[in-house]
Amino acid sequence: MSSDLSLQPHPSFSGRPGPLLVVVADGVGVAPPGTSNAITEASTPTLDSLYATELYTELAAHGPAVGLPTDDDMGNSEVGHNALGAGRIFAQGAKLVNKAITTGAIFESDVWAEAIEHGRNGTLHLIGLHSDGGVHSSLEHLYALLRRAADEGVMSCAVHILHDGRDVAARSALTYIERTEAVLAEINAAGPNRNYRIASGGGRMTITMDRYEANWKMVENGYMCHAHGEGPAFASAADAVETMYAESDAGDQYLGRFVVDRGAGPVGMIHDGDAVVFFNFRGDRAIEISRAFEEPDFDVFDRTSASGDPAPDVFFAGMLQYDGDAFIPKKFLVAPPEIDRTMGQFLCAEGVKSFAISETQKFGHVTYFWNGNKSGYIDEHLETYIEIPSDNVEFDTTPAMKVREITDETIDLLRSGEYRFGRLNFPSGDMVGHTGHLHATVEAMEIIDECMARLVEVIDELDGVLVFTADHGNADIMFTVDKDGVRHPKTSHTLSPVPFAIHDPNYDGEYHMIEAAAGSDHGLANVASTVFNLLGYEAPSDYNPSLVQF
Ligand SMILES: O=C(O)[C@H](O)COP(=O)(O)O
Ligand SMILES: [Mn+2]
Ligand SMILES: [Mn+2]
Repeated sequence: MSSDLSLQPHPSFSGRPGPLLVVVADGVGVAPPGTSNAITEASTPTLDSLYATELYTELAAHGPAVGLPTDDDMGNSEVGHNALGAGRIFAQGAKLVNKAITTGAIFESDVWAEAIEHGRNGTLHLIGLHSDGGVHSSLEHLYALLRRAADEGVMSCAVHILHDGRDVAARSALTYIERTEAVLAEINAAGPNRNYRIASGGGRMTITMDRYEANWKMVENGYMCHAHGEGPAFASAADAVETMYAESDAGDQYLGRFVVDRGAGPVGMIHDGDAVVFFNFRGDRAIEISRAFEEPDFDVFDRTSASGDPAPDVFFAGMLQYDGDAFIPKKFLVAPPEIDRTMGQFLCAEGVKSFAISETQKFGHVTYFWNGNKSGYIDEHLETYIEIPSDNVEFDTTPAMKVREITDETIDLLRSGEYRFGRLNFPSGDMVGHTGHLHATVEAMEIIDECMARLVEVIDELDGVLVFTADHGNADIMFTVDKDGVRHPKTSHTLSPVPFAIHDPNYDGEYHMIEAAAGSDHGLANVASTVFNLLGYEAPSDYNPSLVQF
């Protein structure tokens, strides 16, 4: 496809005088009303009115519509924002790794060969999110790497597991541990002198998987645990989880770190010369730990152990390259999707000034993910990116998060008259939704609604256009009920469609929404063309079609 980034004016619509703002309400899907739906349980007069007009539809935000392998794959922020910002569907990490494993291409790479070489002479360490959530990682990928390493003669392999409980059931870690222990036992039984074991781990929201530099301490605690064996010792991973379950009612994502030690010291510390493979395919929560392992001059925290051991000098590789701008990590097993010709590139080539804003937890969603997993500005002179610092708290205690501050700042940006296009992410439907606390999520939705009322008012005043949508569901199903009537909090995303509403105060019937009904096959990748049209441009010809017809 051509690399031409020029946009043609729309033949019949030149846009409105004021700015166009896209609001992405993270995790705000559309599901039937009911006591488990935090959105319909909340009082949301502004959203209700946005959803009630003819310029409203619903969009697919999961499965193949966003480049995921199957219809059972829930959407997530990465694939959702990639589709919003790039206007086309790209085969995403999960799918690319599946394919590389099926074809065997992953094992023909030089990086794999080097990892095996280091593993044969020392230990191969595999670190990553330990679940079948399919958002950041896959157990099937882990097992394929383990089996192949054994076939290629690696005798010592240490798995460092991050409990999930956020993309899967809140307390499901033991199921996954049992599955992995069975695979490790099978590998150990199949050849002499093999030592495949789980070595360390902890909850994904306490160690290793921080994102957007919100809390480096998490990464430090994870690094010290995986590399130096620091943390409470248990005879097995299951023992660690069972003990922690008995101590509190925390879900897996919040469990503390552990090290496996059967009496002779940690079973899988990381030493000079070892190979470390981070097996997550999604980048946001993989970048910081990659840097800690691969940067020779890493200085965010001191990697020396409590007993004075320096950082091990290892061969490090990621499942994918997580940041295509900063080239993190340098070595990776599978090439990431090549998300090119993004909406931001077109707008910059056209000289359109724009802004992107959120708080830390979602800042990279509207910048890095939106721009096709590239972390920097496309054009610093035309773009303004604003990050409101997030608090490091459990978000059910602060359901407002920084939604009001994001709104205040957005209003200033809109009123400045500088920008023709802006995008923001409201984090709380998702971040509070992930805690599984219904009442906190209802409150989060009411605050979003209050802020939407303010944004609508400003868009009216400026004769602009507001687009309201989401990247995937989450707050729309907060618990499930089993056959015995017992409620189980649902901390993960949903398969629900997402809302897509246009608020255009100057609307005079110049266009209409295509198939303004639920169940259409339109998805998030149709939003970019729509935005181009509403700005007065024709959409690039290879983009998924616009949702409005003139
Ligand atoms: O990383 C996370 O917090 C969850 O796995 C997915 O949530 P997100 O896709 O909304 O970021
Ligand atoms: Mn999201
Ligand atoms: Mn989420």
